Amino acid sequence: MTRERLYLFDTTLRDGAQTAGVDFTLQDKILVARLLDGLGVDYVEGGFPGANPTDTEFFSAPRTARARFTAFGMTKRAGRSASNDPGLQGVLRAEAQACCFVAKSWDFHVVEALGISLEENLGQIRETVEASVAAGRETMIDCEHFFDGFKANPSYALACLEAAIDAGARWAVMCDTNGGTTVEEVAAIVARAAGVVPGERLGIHAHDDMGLGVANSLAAVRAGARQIQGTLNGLGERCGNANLTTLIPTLKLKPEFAERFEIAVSDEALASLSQLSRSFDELLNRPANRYAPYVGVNAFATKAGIHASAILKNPRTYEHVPPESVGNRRRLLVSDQGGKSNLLAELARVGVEADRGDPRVDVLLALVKEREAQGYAYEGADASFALLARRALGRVPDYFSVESFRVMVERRHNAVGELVTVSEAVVKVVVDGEPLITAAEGIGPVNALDLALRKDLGRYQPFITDLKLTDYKVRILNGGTEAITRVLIESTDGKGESWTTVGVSPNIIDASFEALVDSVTYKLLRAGAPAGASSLAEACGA
Ligand SMILES: CC(=O)SCCNC(=O)CCNC(=O)[C@H](O)C(C)(C)COP(=O)(O)OP(=O)(O)OC[C@H]1O[C@@H](n2cnc3c(N)ncnc32)[C@H](O)[C@@H]1OP(=O)(O)O
Ligand SMILES: CC(=O)C(=O)O
Repeated sequence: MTRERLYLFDTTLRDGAQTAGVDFTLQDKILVARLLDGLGVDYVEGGFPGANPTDTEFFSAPRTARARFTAFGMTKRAGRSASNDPGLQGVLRAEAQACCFVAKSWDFHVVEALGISLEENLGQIRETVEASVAAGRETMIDCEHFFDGFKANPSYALACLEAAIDAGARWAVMCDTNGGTTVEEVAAIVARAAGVVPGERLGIHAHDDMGLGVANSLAAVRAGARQIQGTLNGLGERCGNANLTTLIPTLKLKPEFAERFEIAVSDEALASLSQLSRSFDELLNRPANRYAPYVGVNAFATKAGIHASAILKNPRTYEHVPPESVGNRRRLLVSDQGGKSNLLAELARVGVEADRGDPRVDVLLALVKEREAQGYAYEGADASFALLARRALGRVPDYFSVESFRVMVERRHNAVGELVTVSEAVVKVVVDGEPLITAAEGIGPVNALDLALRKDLGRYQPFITDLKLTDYKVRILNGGTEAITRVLIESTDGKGESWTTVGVSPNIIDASFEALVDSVTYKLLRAGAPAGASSLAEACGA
């Protein structure tokens, strides 16, 4: 059966740029356009040439090899001809294959915001499309507030779509600009629009103000629209636009859509989607949404023991699509909600061999549950979990032991009379029976402790020189005077390997120190550092 073509229009660099807190540089835009081109979207809307210097410069050279590079603008201004409207001419001068113009389609907006007659607005749409087509651009009109407009004055909203198509536009796009339209309304209104304009010329541009951006886009496709506008990770004005990182896997993997429609995203590109989504968040300098459908770190994670046991027998029992298809991975988490199946799966993942019948596995499971009840969270601290497991199975050498530590925080005047807060730490460790005392100053007490601990570990020093702490998170559990502090520390070896450790205590310094010691111990283990003298002596039965 031949499938119908469905077109993806990405507006990350235009509507996504209208997200509060997002500010793309020219370099960002160039990089994102490349990512989108590689993904296989059909159109990349790069911005509004003429609206700001970055967007204007971005359109000074074509920025995509495959996707149609699209300039955004608005229909010509009232009271001017298209040829005499500098804004419109700026858009038409931009180096783009396609142009997308926003037009009013709600009578209320035409009268209130533009202050012109309904007929004049239809004229603006026609004249703008004709000018763009004459300039050789594939042309589309984003009918702003189409659904609200339809509810207020259906024949006028439909007349706007018709005016665009009759004047030569390739696409007339129905926008749910305020994001307040329900799925049922979208389905009914798009079906009406598809009775006036052929569906293969209709697009949908949905916003997520009711959390319905994706659902409304799918409803529009079911009702006849053949272009979907959306953004990477659902960026966009207010609550965002329809999320392409959710829509693309749905269109490719769900039989209802995959059997009827074809999109230009290949299976290989789909398998890079999780990575692409996370790289994009990296570029935005914000944490990736762990709970994002398909691409979030938790999208295929399960804590529940009953689920884990079934997944190990057959992943389809609890997975709606294979995680690998979108470049994600399955995670069976160890926690107080899990059973032996979770534990054995996680042990295998962190490279610890264990037998289901080994009684030490039961002891370890009970220990994990007991420590989770105290506040530890091993699902997010794989290195501390690996150490706990290896210790329970008798497989962690005693590299060093900590005799004591002391931290001092002092506010004082420095040599030039400025008031400064100074943190100093002293750590006493024993390596091969030899005590080693180190002191360090840091920008805070935990930093001072970290520096002191890693300053001199005797013969283990060469194994930890490349260790760096990259993140430090504190969570106060149960609040008040009974508060317990959980600290998570992320470390790296600078070679791309990173690991997370956890510490728990009523005292934040104690909790931090526990996580720091685990981090150093884990590094020694990973680096294959030889066991200490006491461990060797014990191993030899001394
Ligand atoms: C729903 C959407 O997301 S549409 C996209 C919205 N995105 C943006 O607005 C981002 C980029 N915009 C800008 O940088 C600026 O608004 C510019 C450069 C486009 C225009 O700036 P200015 O000339 O200073 O105008 P300003 O922003 O104050 O007002 C917009 C003007 O466009 C008019 N206008 C709005 N929509 C349209 C339209 N579809 N067709 C014609 N004119 C329109 C308004 O009536 C207003 O005109 P007025 O100044 O005569 O009242
Ligand atoms: C055009 C557009 O971004 C909107 O109507 O939401």
